[in-house]
Amino acid sequence: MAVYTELPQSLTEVDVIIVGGGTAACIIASRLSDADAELTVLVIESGPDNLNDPAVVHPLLFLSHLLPTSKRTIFYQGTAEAQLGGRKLVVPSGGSLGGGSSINLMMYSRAQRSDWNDWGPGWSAEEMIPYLKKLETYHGPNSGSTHGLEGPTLISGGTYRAHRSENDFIQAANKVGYPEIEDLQDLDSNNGVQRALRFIGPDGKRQDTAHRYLHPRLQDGKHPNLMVLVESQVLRILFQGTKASGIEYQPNPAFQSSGTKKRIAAKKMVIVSAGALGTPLVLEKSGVGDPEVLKRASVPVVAEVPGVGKEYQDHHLLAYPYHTSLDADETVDALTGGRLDIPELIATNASILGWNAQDVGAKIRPTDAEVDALGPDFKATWDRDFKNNINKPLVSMALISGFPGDPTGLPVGQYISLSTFSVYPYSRGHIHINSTNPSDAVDFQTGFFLSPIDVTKHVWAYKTQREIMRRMATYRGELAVGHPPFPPESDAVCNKTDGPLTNVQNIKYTVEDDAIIRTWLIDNVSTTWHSLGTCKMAPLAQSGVVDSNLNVYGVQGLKIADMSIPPGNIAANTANTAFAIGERAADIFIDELRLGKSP
Ligand SMILES: Cc1cc2nc3c(=O)[nH]c(=O)nc-3n(C[C@H](O)[C@H](O)[C@H](O)COP(=O)(O)OP(=O)(O)OC[C@H]3O[C@@H](n4cnc5c(N)ncnc54)[C@H](O)[C@@H]3O)c2cc1C
Repeated sequence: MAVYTELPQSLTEVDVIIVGGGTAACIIASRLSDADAELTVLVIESGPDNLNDPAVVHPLLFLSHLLPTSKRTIFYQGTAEAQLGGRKLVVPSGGSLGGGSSINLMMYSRAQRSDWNDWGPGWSAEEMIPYLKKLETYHGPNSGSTHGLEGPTLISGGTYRAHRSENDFIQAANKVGYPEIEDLQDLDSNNGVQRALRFIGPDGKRQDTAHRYLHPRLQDGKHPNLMVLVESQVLRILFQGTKASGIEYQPNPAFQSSGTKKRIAAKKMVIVSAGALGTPLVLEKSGVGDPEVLKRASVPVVAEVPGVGKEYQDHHLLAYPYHTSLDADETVDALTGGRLDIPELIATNASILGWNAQDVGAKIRPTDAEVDALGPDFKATWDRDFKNNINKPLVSMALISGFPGDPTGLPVGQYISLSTFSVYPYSRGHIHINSTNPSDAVDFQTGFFLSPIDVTKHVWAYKTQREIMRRMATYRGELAVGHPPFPPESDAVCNKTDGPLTNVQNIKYTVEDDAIIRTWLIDNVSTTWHSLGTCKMAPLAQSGVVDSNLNVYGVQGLKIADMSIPPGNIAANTANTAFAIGERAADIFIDELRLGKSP
């Protein structure tokens, strides 16, 4: 079936409607349409189609999706946050077919065993491993264990690596106490670094769920039951009493000249999969949420579910740039600086196109001495939540081959950066509607750093990453604009060097230096694009929104399946978990619709 921008007038009802055509949604739609040729499935996506778009297909072009002009990204605008000095953060999220999987940075990282074991019945690590295997064909090391060998998503190193900095970083991390681990994504390994694998096939193409699941079925002539409507915003779910009966939508004015609101009925099920920032907004506009929020937006209550939009989480990101002795073909600075001919790269199918510029990933924990040095409050938290749970890292890192942002104004050069994010933040934010108008501002607070413990984690992360980088042979000093402004007399002051450091000793930070780091962190923390937890799977009384079969409390025929459901955070970039949610959710729905098993 084709991808529509406007549905045929004759189509007034289907069996299943999926709200949002993102990462999890493309998997669910595909598996449902396989399970029963008679079951009609309609996906409604607010953004455009993505079929064969070079900016999607070629991994190297991922940065284009972060530009404010991107039409494939939704930029959720936050409100001023006092704990961040009044800053208003913007959190980008997937905004086309394939959702986040079509625009993300393609790092392959999986939740830890203990993360899954904290979820509801049916979602433990042992129960999820079949789905983790089902989604992938794994081309990395240690392929026999928890990895799959026959799934649609190809996981490999892609077609390009900057071997010198990769090896250099790994030997430096080893010196600081973090060994190379062959497979850090086996659910059990921890406290080391890994040569990165990615959602990139051995042929260098991005592995988004639209291209790996949905498009092949739309084109094979065997799935007339699968329909996709793009460039159309779902405004609300319709109910007959408390049973979901369809949806109301309108053409997205960003892509189509304004059209009228339309409705389509769902005979069997409505599945909301609009992402952790989109899903709670759809629910609230439909009358499912906290009565106070609904009242403020003049929405009649269908079901009182106070947890909707409530426990927003992300991973707090800081990335630190360094001068290097690397060559131009070992970083992406020539690309971001506009010095590469992209059409020429595409015309020649250059191998660098199959690179995401992140060659090493890490999951790390502090030593006992480092925990003690972070003070009694941090130590009490560590002893309670981490010390005996050796499966849980404190921080994740990725080596970025280039300056991590807009390089305008920087001297032309080759930079390298280390990104750090804390994987189990204690801070929580929220996202709610102010009105039912999709173009009105929303009430969005990230909550980043509301917990001072989350700031302390990043003080440790800052010092640790810097000690690793100072031990790299290609290190040539800190790029000062991306570091705390230490005074000249401080041991920590940023310096540019002519060669590698020798006989490297750890920097000694003063109390004043620590205060400078904390202030700098607060002024610079930003999103890791790992939004989750806004409609969590938990009992209603614990701010839960769905049960373990993904039923929304208080209504019937309404499901949620995306990154809004995780009840707790995960020590990983979040795409793999979104894929696994899609696979698991599809099986739940197939069982419930009595369609037999998906192939
Ligand atoms: C810039 C960026 C970089 C990232 N990098 C990585 C990485 O390197 N590795 C990794 O593992 N993870 C990464 N992630 C995170 C990962 O991609 C996401 O966690 C995951 O894709 C979320 O999947 P989802 O199914 O929950 O939602 P999404 O994939 O975001 O899908 C939601 C879809 O719903 C649509 N939608 C929203 N509202 C409506 C509405 N009202 N009507 C119709 N449609 C609607 C959206 O347009 C979107 O397509 C990154 C994310 C981003 C944004």
